[in-house]
Amino acid sequence: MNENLDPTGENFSPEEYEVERALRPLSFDDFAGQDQVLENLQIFVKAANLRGEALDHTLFHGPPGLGKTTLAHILANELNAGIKVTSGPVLDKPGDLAGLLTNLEDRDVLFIDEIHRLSPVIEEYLYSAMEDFKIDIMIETGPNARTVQIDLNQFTLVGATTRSGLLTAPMRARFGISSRLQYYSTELLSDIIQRSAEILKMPITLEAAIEIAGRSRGTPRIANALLRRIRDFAQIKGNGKIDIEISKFGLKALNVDVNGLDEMDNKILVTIIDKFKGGPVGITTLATAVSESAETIEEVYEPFLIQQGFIIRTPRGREVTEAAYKHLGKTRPHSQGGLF
Ligand SMILES: Nc1ncnc2c1ncn2[C@@H]1O[C@H](COP(=O)(O)OP(=O)(O)OP(=O)(O)O)[C@@H](O)[C@H]1O
Ligand SMILES: [Mg+2]
Repeated sequence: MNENLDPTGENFSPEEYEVERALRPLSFDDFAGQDQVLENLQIFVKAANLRGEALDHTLFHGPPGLGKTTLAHILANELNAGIKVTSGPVLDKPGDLAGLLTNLEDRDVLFIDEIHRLSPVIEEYLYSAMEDFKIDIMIETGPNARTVQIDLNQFTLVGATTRSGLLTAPMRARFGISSRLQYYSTELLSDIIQRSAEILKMPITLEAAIEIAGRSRGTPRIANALLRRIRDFAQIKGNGKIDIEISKFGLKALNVDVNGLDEMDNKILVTIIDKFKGGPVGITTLATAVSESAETIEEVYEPFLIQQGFIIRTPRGREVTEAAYKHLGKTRPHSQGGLF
């Protein structure tokens, strides 16, 4: 897959990050979709603001690129509070965490990305901070070493994870608010693309926005990445405007799947069809066959394939649908010796 379209955004160049930042919504009003999640958050934030208290600890989970990090920043903005950002794998010494926590001001947001990757020691340490806003720190060394308890300001821990299944139960239980983000409809993605095009000062037709939206894997990050690439085509090969012709030309040149599926999505479908006769196949067997972890398939890939109607979950495992055969240009073998 073209690395600029990587839904995880991990392969973005520094320039890409700059543009990403410009396109990132800063308030509830700029944020499209996720209506239920947003409606609730708006109420919780309003109530917290009214009482002058910190917002309850909040967990965002769901596939990459759907807006978890964006929402964490929006929460801080809407709370009129500061935000400190870190991530599970980076936080490895309790001392680092203590430093972060003691520097938080009243009602600040501490955003921990990839919160499922915290080490058990750090996680343990976070519990009392989250629950009682207190931590124990070690002072002095040698024979005089002792721990003292210090009070923290009230803060909001916002955690984000693509792998909620890997979160420990005690950790999960400490979040008062937990929201799962969903894939976006083509209509919403087309709104997001039009908003982004406006920020980039790039004229775009509605038809083109819808075409790009339909190939964005239900994911705003991919929609924005595609828009930026098509913008390049429009400026170099087109007339400086994004219309349907240049969009189709660009999407073809970028090798973007008509249904927006990425390489792993297609690999999963092809594998179920070619190696498992269309299924049903158990998740662990499938995972081994495509060399990906079962959790990642379940939490990152499968939800989109199910939502798009390419896969169904049955008690005996995953099965591809007629639509998957059609998408891959394969014909479904007639079941032999069936009952009817
Ligand atoms: N609802 C939205 N409206 C407009 N743009 C959005 C929305 N959600 C996300 N985006 C855009 O998509 C990009 C990716 O979103 P974000 O970084 O918040 O995803 P994420 O869920 O944190 O992904 P990851 O799991 O990879 O960390 C953002 O930079 C933003 O521009
Ligand atoms: Mg993120």
